[in-house]
Amino acid sequence: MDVAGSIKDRGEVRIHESLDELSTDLVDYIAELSEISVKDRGVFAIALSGGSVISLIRKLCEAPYMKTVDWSKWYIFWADERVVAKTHVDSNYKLAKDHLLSKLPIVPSHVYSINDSLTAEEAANEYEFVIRQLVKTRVVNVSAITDCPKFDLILLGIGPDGHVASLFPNHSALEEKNEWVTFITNSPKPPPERITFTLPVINSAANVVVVATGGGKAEAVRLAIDDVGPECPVLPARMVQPGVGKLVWFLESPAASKLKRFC
Ligand SMILES: O=C1O[C@H](COP(=O)(O)O)[C@@H](O)[C@H](O)[C@H]1O
Repeated sequence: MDVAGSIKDRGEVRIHESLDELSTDLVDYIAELSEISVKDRGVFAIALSGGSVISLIRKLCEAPYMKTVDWSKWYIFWADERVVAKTHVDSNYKLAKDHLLSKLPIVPSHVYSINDSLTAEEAANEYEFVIRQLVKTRVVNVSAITDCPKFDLILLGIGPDGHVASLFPNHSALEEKNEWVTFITNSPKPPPERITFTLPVINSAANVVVVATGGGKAEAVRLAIDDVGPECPVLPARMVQPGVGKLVWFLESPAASKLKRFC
């Protein structure tokens, strides 16, 4: 790791020179969280994102993780999904399945993908219902403070516009305080219809990881992490502020190149 440090209220920041180093550190971290969670709770409930983050965790399919991680205790969710068929190239489920899940010995019934045969609104409601049932049995833990599900880990990417999951700048979905899962039909990034965890759920997680690679994300990363004063635009990535959970940023150095403290 090239640089590591903590920024008040913005969590821990880990900066890596190469994608390979970032990926190794990231999968080590996930394996560590899985071990702790399985020891504490007997399960590991992880919510994935789509996009570039999936290729960065593919090392989980290699040694030593194949043998050292207790895959039978993993429960998989999605922090966001595009409303397309599961076979569609835009599907976050398909991406994870093709590059990761199909290569791991995860119990098929532990994979909670979003229903692709429903409208966006129906699918969001159904996904929230499914999570509510799993909270009752504590497969997914609950936050004592917010009453929201407390995922052991929510893994997020960040777009060049500062979006996380399918929470986009200036979108009303950012205001959602009651629902755990919501839907949008006008995503600025295609496809337009999406399902997403809301901020209360993201901020109730035990651990949140945000991953950013490439110089195209440097400005979004700066606005999300640095103290940019009152001029700071409303940026979804900046609104990721876990109450009691831990937030860690895994950044490739071009994505961190505009951070004041680290450049
Ligand atoms: O559309 C989406 O974009 C974000 C960021 O993707 P990336 O390829 O720029 O890393 C992703 O995290 C989200 O899950 C996805 O639906």
